[in-house]
Amino acid sequence: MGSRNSALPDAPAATRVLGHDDDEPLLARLARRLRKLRAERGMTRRQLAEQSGVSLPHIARIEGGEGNVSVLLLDKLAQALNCPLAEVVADDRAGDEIALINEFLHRQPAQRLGTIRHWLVEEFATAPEAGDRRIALVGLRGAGKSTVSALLAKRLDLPVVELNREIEREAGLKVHEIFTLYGQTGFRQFERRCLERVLAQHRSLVLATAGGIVAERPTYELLLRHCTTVWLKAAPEAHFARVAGQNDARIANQRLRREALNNINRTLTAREDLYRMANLCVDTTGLSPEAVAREIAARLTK
Ligand SMILES: Nc1ncnc2c1ncn2[C@@H]1O[C@H](COP(=O)(O)OP(=O)(O)O)[C@@H](O)[C@H]1O
Ligand SMILES: O=C(O)C1=C[C@@H](OP(=O)(O)O)[C@@H](O)[C@H](O)C1
Ligand SMILES: [Mg+2]
Repeated sequence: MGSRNSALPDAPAATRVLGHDDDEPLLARLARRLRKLRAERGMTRRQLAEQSGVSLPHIARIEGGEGNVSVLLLDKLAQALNCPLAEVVADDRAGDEIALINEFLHRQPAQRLGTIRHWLVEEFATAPEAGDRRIALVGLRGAGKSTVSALLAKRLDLPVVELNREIEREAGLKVHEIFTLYGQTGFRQFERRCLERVLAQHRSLVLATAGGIVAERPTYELLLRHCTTVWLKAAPEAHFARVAGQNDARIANQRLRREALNNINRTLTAREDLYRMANLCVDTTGLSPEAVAREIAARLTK
């Protein structure tokens, strides 16, 4: 195990990554939200109790920050307030505007949302400076991110960065050691921090991301905003065969192999819509890594 040269990222960054707001404990937030939603509707506690079927003392406890309610009870309150359950515990510090924008977006057809996101980024995100060229490869383990990024970087005469190596350097640990010691959560915090640093350091590069980067919304949003992203797509069997070819100890016997293939199937299915958000998709089936790099370079100049 390597020596640690850095502590875990600071709490605020960590909680941002997790989408949690540790500044305000959940029950206190629930209390504040409930009081606000009720007041906005001009409802008394008694009225809310009558409409929801939740007892008055119980509502008083919740609004006092002491009621650790069940999900079903929360749903009763949300129904009486005529708002989505998630709103009752929402982090509303961004204010009412974001709630209305959310509402508007929810009303749009799903297939239009990608276009809306692109418009928003183009209109409001800081425009890339002239000459900036950040290309990031995404995809599941075995997609070819590491192999192809090196070939593509050579082809385009750009530096190549492997995010997993940056994370290892920052943590002073190997990826699997970070998972063992800090869990998925800790790894994702390092990942976020390293991505921020890499983006700040490189205006042009080819970046091999870590396979799960798409699962962490704030991190993936950052990546999509700053890079031309390329999804290296492959069938689950191809992912499996390639990872197996790397002699991974985790698939050393028949049972582990079956589990690994199931895991690949499950993860790929769950992440497919996220990988699809990348700017380009290259189906790597039947293509050599060199051919994949050539294809990406050709598509980037189109
Ligand atoms: N298009 C491809 N066709 C066949 N094998 C590939 C292809 N891309 C990568 N490989 C091989 O698959 C393995 C995993 O590739 P790697 O670049 O490490 O993937 P990732 O970084 O996405 O996990 C390596 O042994 C690599 O040589
Ligand atoms: O898919 C994932 O969740 C992960 C993929 C790995 O990266 P590679 O895809 O580069 O192997 C590594 O970051 C970590 O084990 C988590
Ligand atoms: Mg890799």
